[in-house]
Amino acid sequence: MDHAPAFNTSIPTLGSCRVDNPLPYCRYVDDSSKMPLYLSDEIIEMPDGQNIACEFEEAGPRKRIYFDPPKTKCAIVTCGGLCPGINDVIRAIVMSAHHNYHCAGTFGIRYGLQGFIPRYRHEIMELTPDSVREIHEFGGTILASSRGPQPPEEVVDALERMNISILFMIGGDGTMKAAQAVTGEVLRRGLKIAVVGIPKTIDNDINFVTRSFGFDTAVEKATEAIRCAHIEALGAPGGVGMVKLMGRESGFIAAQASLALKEVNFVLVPEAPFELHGPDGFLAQLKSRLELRQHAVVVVAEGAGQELCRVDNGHDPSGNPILGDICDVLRMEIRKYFGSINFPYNLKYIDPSYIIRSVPANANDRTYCGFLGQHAVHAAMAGKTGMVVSRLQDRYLYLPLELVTAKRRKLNIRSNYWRSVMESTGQPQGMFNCAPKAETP
Ligand SMILES: Nc1ncnc2c1ncn2[C@@H]1O[C@H](COP(=O)(O)OP(=O)(O)OP(=O)(O)O)[C@@H](O)[C@H]1O
Ligand SMILES: O=P(O)(O)OC[C@H]1O[C@](O)(CO)[C@@H](O)[C@@H]1O
Ligand SMILES: [Mg+2]
Repeated sequence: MDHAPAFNTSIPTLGSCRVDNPLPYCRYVDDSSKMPLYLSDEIIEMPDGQNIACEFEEAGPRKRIYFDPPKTKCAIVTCGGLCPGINDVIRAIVMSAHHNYHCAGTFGIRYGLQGFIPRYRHEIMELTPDSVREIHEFGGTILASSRGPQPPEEVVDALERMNISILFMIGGDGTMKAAQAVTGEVLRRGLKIAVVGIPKTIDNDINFVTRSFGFDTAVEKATEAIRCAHIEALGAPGGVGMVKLMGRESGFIAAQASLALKEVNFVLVPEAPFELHGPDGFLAQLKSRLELRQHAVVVVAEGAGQELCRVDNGHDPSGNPILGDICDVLRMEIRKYFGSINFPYNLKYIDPSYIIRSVPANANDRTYCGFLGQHAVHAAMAGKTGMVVSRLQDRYLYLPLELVTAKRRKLNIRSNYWRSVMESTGQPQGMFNCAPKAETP
């Protein structure tokens, strides 16, 4: 075991807690209750085989809280792409703030950060137990979302105007950075507003979150497409079933779905650049596979092989790269290569696209989202701020925002997890260029 690295895991607070927690019964968690965890190379990148010991603040209700519930108004905003389970988190926050803490009210900000800015004229939604009762049955977010920057000063102006004490921000890595900016502005003005993030993304690319909510559902949905691709591949001579899955800069969905369905023969992810040509390249290896078994299943994360696309599509309003279509390139190269050697094949292409993320959450994610929402309320009522609720190795924890925003989480292609993926597909290692791609800051 190595010594704990210099991670700052302490959570900022707004001040001392002087109000008794109104929860009727519970096991209160003390602020000093730290969860010692051994972080493996699946959580953070580090040299082979090392584990790192770290201590994190345990999530849960505190005996004394900072905010006086009848004077406390909350707001919820959802930003970035859709993800299964957002409505479950919204519901859990509203129910907990109302039934457990008897807060003065919870308000929904429409269309992401835009909802704070007056010129967009988006209405504020009042969220009550009645209005959120059935929302978990639906995918998406009842508040709707958006991308694109909005000045943190204007966001905090809106919070002041609305007399909000607690802001819950549900979103991905970008949203967590926005939460950091809002926290900074609140601090600069000396306001007593808690900002609590709940990390959301099907890409599973948030630092220090083992599996973000919605990932499990997205993977489950993705396996349906892979299963169909396999059937199609079996149904024709030289059958190739190719499936493109979301995963902009991290290939977790493709990797996990491939592990779930052992029929996948090639999985391509952004973290492992690969060769197309040459004896070890993807094309020659696909041909060998077809010669051996007459069918093949290829799963491609949308962010894989971007260096082969040779296009610059620019960026979306939030600054995320707009990707080239790697499956277009692969299909064209397969056509050229197999055509040149007169090798018959039959390619069926499936792109489930948004279908994997706009569905309602599965049972696993629903339970997870319920806990996240409740723990977010417990944290905020205790005056914690500039933090996120995370589940790390099945423990619910409070982490400082700066830890989760420090870098984007990526598949560690030197981990045992990735080795298992490779064992499962049996694909030759020679097709990968060994050096992992440079980190995106
Ligand atoms: N560095 C940043 N500082 C402040 N705000 C940011 C930053 N990065 C992103 N944001 C804002 O956060 C919101 C959400 O960001 P983004 O569109 O990147 O989605 P996300 O939260 O990363 O979710 P997804 O995982 O779906 O991409 C946007 O309104 C965006 O402008
Ligand atoms: O919703 P948009 O803007 O089309 O973005 C799509 C991107 O969002 C994600 O679903 C993450 O939320 C990525 O997997 C995907 O590349
Ligand atoms: Mg993002």
